[in-house]
Amino acid sequence: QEPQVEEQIVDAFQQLFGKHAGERTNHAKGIVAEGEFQAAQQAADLTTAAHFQTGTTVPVKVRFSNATGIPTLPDGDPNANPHGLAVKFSLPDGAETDIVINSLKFFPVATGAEFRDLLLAVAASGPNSPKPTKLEQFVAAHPAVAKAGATVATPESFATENYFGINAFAFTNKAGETRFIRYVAEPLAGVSHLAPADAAKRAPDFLSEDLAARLAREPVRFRLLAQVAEPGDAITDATIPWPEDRRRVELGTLTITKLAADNKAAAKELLFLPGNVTDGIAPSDDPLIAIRDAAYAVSFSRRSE
Ligand code: HEM
Repeated sequence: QEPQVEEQIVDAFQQLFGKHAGERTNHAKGIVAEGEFQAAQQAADLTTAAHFQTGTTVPVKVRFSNATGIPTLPDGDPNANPHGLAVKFSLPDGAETDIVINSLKFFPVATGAEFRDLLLAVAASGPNSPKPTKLEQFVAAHPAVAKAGATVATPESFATENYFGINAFAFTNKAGETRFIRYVAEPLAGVSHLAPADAAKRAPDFLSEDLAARLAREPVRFRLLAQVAEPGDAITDATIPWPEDRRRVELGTLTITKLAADNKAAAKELLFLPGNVTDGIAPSDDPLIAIRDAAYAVSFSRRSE
């Protein structure tokens, strides 16, 4: 029997990056921190979700990360892009809800099967592979791969990066009106990236060291926004960005105050799932949300063995 696509994806990550006991099969290197989220006034116009109601402040756990399943990848390596931001909100009723976003503005592929095929093409394309390589063929057939890749660069700091939700979610408000949104997190410190030559010279852990140093001085803040779709915008294809001028509604402010005390233990027990939503929010029919949930669960069960 054929393994499920999510198993094939996690197998492909392990083929590409090796097996590292106890580590995530993607976004393996990261740092966990804590703080709170304060809802903005306008958020409740879009959704009844508990953490987005006016006057509400809830505790959060966040994890910043590098791409790839290599836990020792230097932070300035180009393969560490996209960087990730995962947020777990603790809701007043004791439940939790997550957002899992990254620095790509849109995704290279639209489905789980395509993502698996992209990973397999990378794995099959070494410096001595016959030309055109499998990867070159895949990239030629999927123009979003190169375009999406061109949207990322190494940030100066985890605190000076924009993070994009990419996948659409349905927000429903008190009046029963539903709109599709994509999350964006904007750093209050401003966006700042490094030139590739500068990134290559930085210390291997410069991003986590920078975060620790910043938090020792002051909190790190992000404005969480919802980019609101208009009729005709792509809801089920994460390779298509929405126009820049779409309305952005402020959902609130993420204030990160300190690193998690036992960072290794915190990273191990945390499982962030894009589909872990709460009342007032629902996944759209973007197929990436379901395949991500499934693949993250497979990855979690392997790293928990
Ligand atoms: C087919 C699409 C995707 C697949 C198969 C995939 C797969 C994975 C896997 C297996 C993990 C490790 C999970 C764990 O062990 O807990 C992971 C982590 C992560 N992914 Fe994805 N991913 C996909 C798309 C995306 C997208 C679109 C984003 C952002 C918009 C994203 C952001 C992240 C982040 C931030 C993490 C780290 C979460 C953490 O800190 O625990 N991924 N991904």
